[in-house]
Amino acid sequence: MVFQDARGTALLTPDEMAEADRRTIAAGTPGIVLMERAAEAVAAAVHSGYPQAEWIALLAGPGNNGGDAYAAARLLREAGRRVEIFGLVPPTKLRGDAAIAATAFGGTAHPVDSFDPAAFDLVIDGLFGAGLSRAIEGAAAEAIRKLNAAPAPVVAIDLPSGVSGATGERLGEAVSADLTVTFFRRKPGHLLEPGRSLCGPTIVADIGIPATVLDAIALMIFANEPELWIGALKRPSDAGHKYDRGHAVVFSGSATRTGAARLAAAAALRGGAGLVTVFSPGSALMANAAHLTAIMLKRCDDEAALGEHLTDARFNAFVLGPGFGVGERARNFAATVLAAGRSLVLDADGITSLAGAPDALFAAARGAGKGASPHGKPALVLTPHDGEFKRLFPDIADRQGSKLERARAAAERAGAVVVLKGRDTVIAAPDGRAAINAIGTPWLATAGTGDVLAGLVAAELAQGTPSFEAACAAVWMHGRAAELFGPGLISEDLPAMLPKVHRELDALASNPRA
Ligand SMILES: NC(=O)C1=CN([C@@H]2O[C@H](COP(=O)(O)OP(=O)(O)OC[C@H]3O[C@@H](n4cnc5c(N)ncnc54)[C@H](O)[C@@H]3O)[C@@H](O)[C@H]2O)[C@@H](O)CC1
Ligand SMILES: [K+]
Repeated sequence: MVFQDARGTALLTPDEMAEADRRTIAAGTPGIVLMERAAEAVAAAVHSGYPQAEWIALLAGPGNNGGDAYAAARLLREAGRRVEIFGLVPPTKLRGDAAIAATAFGGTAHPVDSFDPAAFDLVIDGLFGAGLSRAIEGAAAEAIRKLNAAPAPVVAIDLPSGVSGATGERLGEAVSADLTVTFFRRKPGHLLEPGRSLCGPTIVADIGIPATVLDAIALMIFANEPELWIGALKRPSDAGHKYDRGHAVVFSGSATRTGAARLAAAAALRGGAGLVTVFSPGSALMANAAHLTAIMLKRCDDEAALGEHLTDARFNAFVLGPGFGVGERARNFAATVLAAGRSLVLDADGITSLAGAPDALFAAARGAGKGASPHGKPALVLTPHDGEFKRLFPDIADRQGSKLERARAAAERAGAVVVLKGRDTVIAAPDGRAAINAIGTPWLATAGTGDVLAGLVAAELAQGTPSFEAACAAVWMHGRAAELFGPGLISEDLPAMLPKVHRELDALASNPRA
């Protein structure tokens, strides 16, 4: 299900973007009008971001991205800037809207070989955008190398040339931009690394393409923003009871490895689960008891004890992995939880324990997903980083293609929601939907933050949020908590920031952004 507001968070592949353009043009807006608006957006970004840049070079490629550059050059010249165009092909070789824009520019275009960035205050990159179809070589690659080695700031039109809009990968040489101006909607390549870093901040400009063109496109890829999932969250109600908000369980590791489970448990409680219990081996009970207050504690040494606990239907969402230890016990516990129809977040050691033989658990996840529980559909959510992903899906990890495609292939195979972590975390569902994380800070790369994320996913699952939306919301809350804390963050700081994050979500839920 795609919520109405979620269309604003859609990411369009270059093919889908071309379809959106085509439909807009077919509905009566000429392509040259869209190109003029695109150029106006680029010029506006230059005026606000680089008001002092007097002498501006524009690199123009053979397609409509080059056309945007010619149109922007004309507008900037009209605004009093000194502009020079460096064309990959002579203007006479341009076609369609790009040819119209070049004619309207009227000035000369220098061959791209003569481009020397040293002379310019600013360079605008209009070599290639959505139409990039193969690796950049030759004269364009040489111009990009010169540009990347020069100090002049770079504004990229649509995408930094050489970045694939579909995958974020570098195709040959790629421009490293300081600012990117794209149109209508972002593309996956704006959020997936290395494209994301090569873009710099990205402005999304409205060029008059109506959102209704998206009605004809089956939207599957989204930026992970609250509009995507806020309608699916179960917020606590005034008349509610703690038992309405689910009971999350985190499995503790052995006596010297209990901290990770408590971090996950604290996140689950602050995340909004009504109750949280740590299931601990007897040997670690005292270590856990010494550190827990609002979080409850139960002894759970083996499958028999787990089976006994599972007769209490209120335990509905489990976290297995943080500090747990790798081996058969993890595999058996995971299978038991899923067989009992409960939701399971498998992280860290839980994932590593499945390496080499995950199929039985994946089959169990599919079976569990078909049942219904009072708190929503039980589900399996996997939260690997790249190394854990490779252990579980070695063939998919070695495949060519983007992080987005890897996560989607894994989700389909596992019948699970896969959260493939990193700065550009991808959340993928078995039905093909995927979201790419758009927030966070480098300070999140620190010990224990993964445990917090696992606990947050469990908090949402415990409350009955469907698994894809649960994982997306958890990833966003995690990133937002880190942003709000700022530099110096360690994982223990994240749960304490969650009340502010909840407040922001409550404000958004009662007053959606236009
Ligand atoms: N009407 C529209 O469709 C609009 C398009 N816009 C602009 O148009 C761009 C897309 O235009 P195009 O589809 O013409 O695509 P591009 O301008 O990105 O590039 C396509 C051209 O580059 C060539 N090419 C691709 N890869 C190459 C490589 N590695 N080496 C050498 N040549 C290569 C192709 O053969 C084709 O001639 C967008 O990125 C955007 O900037 C905007 O003007 C808004 C409206
Ligand atoms: K470009």
